[in-house]
Amino acid sequence: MSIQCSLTIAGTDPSGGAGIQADLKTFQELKSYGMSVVTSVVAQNTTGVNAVHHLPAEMIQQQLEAVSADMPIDAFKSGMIADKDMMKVIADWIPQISAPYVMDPVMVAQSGDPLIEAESRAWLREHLVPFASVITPNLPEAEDLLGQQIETTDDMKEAAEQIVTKLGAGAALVKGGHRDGEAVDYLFDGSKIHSYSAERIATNNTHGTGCTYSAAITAYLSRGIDLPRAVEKAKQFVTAAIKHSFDLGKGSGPTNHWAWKEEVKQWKK
Ligand SMILES: Nc1ncnc2c1ncn2[C@@H]1O[C@H](COP(=O)(O)OP(=O)(O)O)[C@@H](O)[C@H]1O
Ligand SMILES: Cc1ncc(COP(=O)(O)O)c(N)n1
Repeated sequence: MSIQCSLTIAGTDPSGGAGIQADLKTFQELKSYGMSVVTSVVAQNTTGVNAVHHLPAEMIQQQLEAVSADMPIDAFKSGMIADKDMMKVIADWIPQISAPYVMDPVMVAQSGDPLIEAESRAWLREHLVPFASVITPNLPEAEDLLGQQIETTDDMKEAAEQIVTKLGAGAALVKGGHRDGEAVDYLFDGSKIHSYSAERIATNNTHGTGCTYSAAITAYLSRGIDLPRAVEKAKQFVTAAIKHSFDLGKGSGPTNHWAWKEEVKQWKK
């Protein structure tokens, strides 16, 4: 039996809805063997971030080396990378790995708490973004990357194109979770725009949606599925996870990583 492996490089969420925890749950659901490198330990829950402890860059480097010296990596993703020193060790490590790289340019938690140092954003844009096979910004992140406002769906498509042509990412998926109306996302894959749309679900339980979506894309890519199809399947996965999300915690609740199985059962009935 051949096994595909996915790696996440990200921060933690002890409440289990976002970060490394969301990524590993998603990899497991989508039958990709899950591995993780921790960047920062984050004391957070559904209501917000209480404290953050950044691991030394040297320790992140050691984890990257330990996993890649021994294990196959068929696709990898990054989430929270808080500072320039961490970004540098990741940028030095990436060229040894010949696997698709999904970058979720995490900047703030759903609660509004910042997860990356403001002064490190330019470094991320200039030195890490060009390594990404695909980058998955939400609207505020895409605005930050390009330094321009994004309001209409035409602006979103243009932003996806510009992130590829100006910033050098292989592909860009601009997500519309932060707009009213349909939940529509646009992928520019270097040659054309693909759109992915789902009805907006009336819920506040969206803690970890971005992490879950990018982890699902990573898992599908690890299995050799091409990017437009991987995004299509990941969109179905995250929509089901939001639709069947949990009223857990006192804030923005977590999504349901096993929901897609329930949906598949419904379709088969
Ligand atoms: N209420 C919702 N109903 C349906 N889909 C949603 C909803 N909120 C977000 N999404 C979708 O979830 C995915 C994550 O998007 P987004 O919330 O923009 O990312 P992030 O978590 O990085 O801020 C996207 O596919 C987006 O369209
Ligand atoms: C460690 C970590 N990484 C990322 C997020 C963003 O999560 P969301 O998908 O809710 O924006 C988070 N809250 N914590």
